[in-house]
Amino acid sequence: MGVPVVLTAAQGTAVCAAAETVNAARLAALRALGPADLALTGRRAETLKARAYDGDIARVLLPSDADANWIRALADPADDLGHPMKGPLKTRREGDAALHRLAVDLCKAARLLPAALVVPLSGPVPEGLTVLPAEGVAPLLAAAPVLHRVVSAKVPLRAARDARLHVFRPEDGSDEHYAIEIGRPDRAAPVLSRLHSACFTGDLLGSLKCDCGPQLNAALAQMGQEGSGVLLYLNQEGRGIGLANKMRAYALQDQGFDTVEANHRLGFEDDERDFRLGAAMLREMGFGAVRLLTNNPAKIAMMERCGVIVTERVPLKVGETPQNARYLAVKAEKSGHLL
Ligand SMILES: Nc1nc2c(ncn2[C@@H]2O[C@H](COP(=O)(O)OP(=O)(O)OP(=O)(O)O)[C@@H](O)[C@H]2O)c(=O)[nH]1
Ligand SMILES: [Zn+2]
Repeated sequence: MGVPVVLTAAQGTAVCAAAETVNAARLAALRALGPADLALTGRRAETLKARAYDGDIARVLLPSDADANWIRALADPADDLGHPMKGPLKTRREGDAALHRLAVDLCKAARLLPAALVVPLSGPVPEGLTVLPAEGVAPLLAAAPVLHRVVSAKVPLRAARDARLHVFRPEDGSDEHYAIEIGRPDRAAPVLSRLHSACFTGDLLGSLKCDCGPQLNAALAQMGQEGSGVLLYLNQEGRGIGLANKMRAYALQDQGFDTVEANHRLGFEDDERDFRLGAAMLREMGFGAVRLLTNNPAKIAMMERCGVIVTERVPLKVGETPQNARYLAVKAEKSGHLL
């Protein structure tokens, strides 16, 4: 919504607002509280040639004449090529970046651009704003969400008549995730499994830019043929950056950047997904070992780290198109995907 929040910590107190949703009125109200920093990720700072003294975070000093458009242009790479000279940008070196980091993490959790205005407070906390203690919020954002299975029901599928959908709800109010259980898999044996990340464009629209839709259907079909399996449908659209940011990444790909470069220019890591979710769902359903349908070795490593044994990698090579050949090649080159 863009409503600023107050973050409190031992180091101090600050009002923070997402850069993406800042407008002239909000900016004026923030400026009235004191000088502001624009917190960006180290990734975004690299593109803007700004020094990130804190490594993962850069604290850009907001010039006194900077307006909402200037702020949004720093946060959003859409016009980087059209207006390359945004600097020179001065960044803060002294002091502590903990609240800036937390503000950026809140933006990410809201699936906004990872950039936040941060105004340290010396006076009283403005009335009417939500106050969040950093010592409570930071661990909550870093921890694996605690998930509860809320309901299960039969959903016969084209790929498998005997299918059930289980809905998992995180305690922290973030997105729900789903498990589709095919047949009645033996809990004592490794189950044929896929961790599928939501792809609105590929899964629903039949986009040719990725291989997600065919992978989803092929995984369900294989589980249907074998008579058992579990497909985890994780609502981590765009490798965890949300659909709006994924479409920003697509727009950058139209400018010539690849899928990894586009994420970095937006200020994100290549992959912002949390696969601990998948491990937690499998455990809750009673599975300790999987035969994992994937081409992504990072998924296997994450599962093993989360205590789920991967007895076998089952390749899932479907859906290559002329439009996604480059995307798949970049995933193989830069993300270690197996071909
Ligand atoms: N940020 C971003 N996300 C993308 C892009 N193309 C596809 N995605 C997302 O990437 C994810 C693909 O997920 P998966 O198919 O589960 O994973 P994978 O890492 O490719 O590994 P596999 O198991 O081999 O398929 C989905 O969340 C898509 O929305 C892109 O260009 N940029
Ligand atoms: Zn996709």
